[in-house]
Formats: sequence, C-alpha cells, structure tokens
Amino acid sequence: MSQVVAPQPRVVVAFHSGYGHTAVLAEAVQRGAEKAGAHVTFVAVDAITDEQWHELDTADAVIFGAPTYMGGASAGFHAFAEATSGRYLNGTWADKIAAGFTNSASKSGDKLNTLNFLAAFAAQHHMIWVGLGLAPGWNALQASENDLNRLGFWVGAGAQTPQDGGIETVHEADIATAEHLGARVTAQAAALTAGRAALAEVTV
Ligand SMILES: Cc1cc2nc3c(=O)[nH]c(=O)nc-3n(C[C@H](O)[C@H](O)[C@H](O)COP(=O)(O)O)c2cc1C
Repeated sequence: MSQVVAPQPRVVVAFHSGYGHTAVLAEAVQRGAEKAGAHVTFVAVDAITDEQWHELDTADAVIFGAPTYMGGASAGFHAFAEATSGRYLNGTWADKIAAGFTNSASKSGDKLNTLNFLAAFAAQHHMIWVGLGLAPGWNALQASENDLNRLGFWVGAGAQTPQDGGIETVHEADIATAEHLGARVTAQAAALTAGRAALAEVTV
C-alpha cells in the first residue's frame, strides 16, 4: 500500500462573546490547535462573513464556544445556530469533528447546559463530538485551583471568570484547559483525515 500523507487539519473556532471573556478562551483554543499543527480560522459568529461560512463548510473540525447567559448558550450563539438550519437540512457539516467550550461567572453557573447544548447542536449536524479528554482537577485534598480542568468537566471545556473582572482575569488554568481542547481536537482531526485518506487508497 502506498504511503498516505495526511493533509494539515483545518479547524474553525466558532464562538460568541458579549464582553470578551469567552474570546480569550477562543484565542487559547486557537493557540492550542495551531501548536498541534492545525490551520485555524477564528470566527466571531455575530460578525460572520461569507468567506468564514465557507471555511466552516470545508473544515475538518469545528470548535464551538459560547458564554453561559441565563443558564444556557448566549442569544448571539443561538442566532448563529439557527442560521445553520439550511446546512442541517443538507448535511453540510456531517462527519466533521466538533467540540465545545463555555465560560460563566459562577463556578457552576449552570454552564453544563451550554456544553450539552453545543453537543446536541453538533449531533443535529451529524458531527462527531470530541470531549475534553482530561481528568477532573481541583477535586482532592492535594489538588489546586491551578489544575487543568479545574472545574471538572468531561463534555467540553468549562471556564469561570468573575462577573466584575476584565478579560485579564480569565483564569490561567482555564486558558491552559482551552489550549488543551484545541490540541486534542487537532490530533483527532488529523487521525480522522489520515484514516479516511488511507481508506480511500484501499482496494477491495
Ligand atoms: C445576560 C447574562 C446572563 C448571564 N447568565 C449567567 C448564568 O446563567 N450563569 C453564570 O454563571 N453567569 C452568567 N452570566 C455571566 C457571564 O457568563 C460571564 O460574565 C461571562 O464571563 C461572560 O462572557 P463574555 O465576556 O464572553 O460575554 C451572565 C451574564 C449576562 C450578561
């Protein structure tokens, strides 16, 4: 069998951020993905362009991000989600990898609802959901709030920023956790594209 050279994974970070905190995490996701070898497109979904829609449609993986507002994803993200209904009907994003992150002011803040919504949104598009892939941090006597995954999520990356803090108060551990998510998704996208390329070479 001939050797397969996998193309560089194309990853889109598609996020909403009303006040900039979630945007800091989106930048961390982008950094993690780029360090892991992805070509990344950074998309603020409330200002999305036609070119960025095209990037979404041709990506190998999409990492969705939204702040948690009123116990769920922000209206800005929901407007974007609803604008994808044509793509849902056409299966445009089927079999792409997906993952998600959120941020809220409270340690819980009901942000699991947001991650679960992002996973359901991806499932509606027939995407392949990748969880965070980290053990929970900060949950034992010797653990620290500086642990990766300090808030103990599995479905995606969850972050907490004080409601009265500026964007510089986004927690370093949450930033590192977001970087991890970007790297993990890139690794999975690379494996999937290489596997699909290898399968295309197989003759039966
Ligand atoms: C309309 C609104 C609703 C919010 N609802 C929640 C909530 O349900 N739970 C929570 O912990 N924080 C809540 N927050 C706080 C935000 O999640 C928090 O400030 C977050 O850092 C905002 O992210 P952003 O700067 O990316 O918009 C809410 C903030 C706003 C403006």
